[in-house]
Amino acid sequence: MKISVGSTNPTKVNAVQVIFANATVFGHDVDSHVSSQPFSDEETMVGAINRANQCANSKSNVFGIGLEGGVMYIKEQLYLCNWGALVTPDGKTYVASGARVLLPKEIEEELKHGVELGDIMDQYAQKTGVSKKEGAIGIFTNNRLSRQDMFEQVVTLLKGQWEHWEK
Ligand SMILES: O=P(O)(O)OP(=O)(O)OP(=O)(O)OC[C@H]1O[C@@H](n2cnc3c(O)ncnc32)[C@H](O)[C@@H]1O
Ligand SMILES: [Mg+2]
Repeated sequence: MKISVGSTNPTKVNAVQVIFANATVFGHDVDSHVSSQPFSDEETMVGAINRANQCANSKSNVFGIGLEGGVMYIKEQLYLCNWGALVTPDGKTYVASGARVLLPKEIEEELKHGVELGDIMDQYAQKTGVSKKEGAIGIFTNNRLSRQDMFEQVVTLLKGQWEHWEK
């Protein structure tokens, strides 16, 4: 089984490799065709599907997986959200979302001014490369769930649905 992941972010590529341990997994950057900082569940989900489709179409007999991070409102509160999509070589699509955590108001304000969450988190945590390491979810959960752990859960949901319907 060959899987193309639509990103070179190690938290995403490693999550797929952990869950599909026997597969050949490779990551390459593709365009999500949504904002670099998605601002709703729908936009984040569409970004994941767009990435997965391009990966599945890039070569024959390859599965595509897209993982996308974003933020979304419930009432007046902003949450971190993540979506994943798996597209099979014959074009079937499975989607799943990840765990959410509330983002503080100060982060919401900066996001509204157009700064990407990855950059805000580095500043907030006084670290570099948070989005490629523990992620916002790690910072706001006292490192009990890292960004890779969260993506592993999303990929597990994708794999399980694919197994349920096709195996
Ligand atoms: O190279 P790609 O795959 O695009 O990886 P990315 O880190 O940019 O991740 P996304 O595009 O999926 O996420 C959209 C934006 O939200 C940021 N982001 C999402 N989840 C995050 C998290 O848990 N921690 C830090 N930044 C996060 C990310 O850095 C981007 O600015
Ligand atoms: Mg990005």
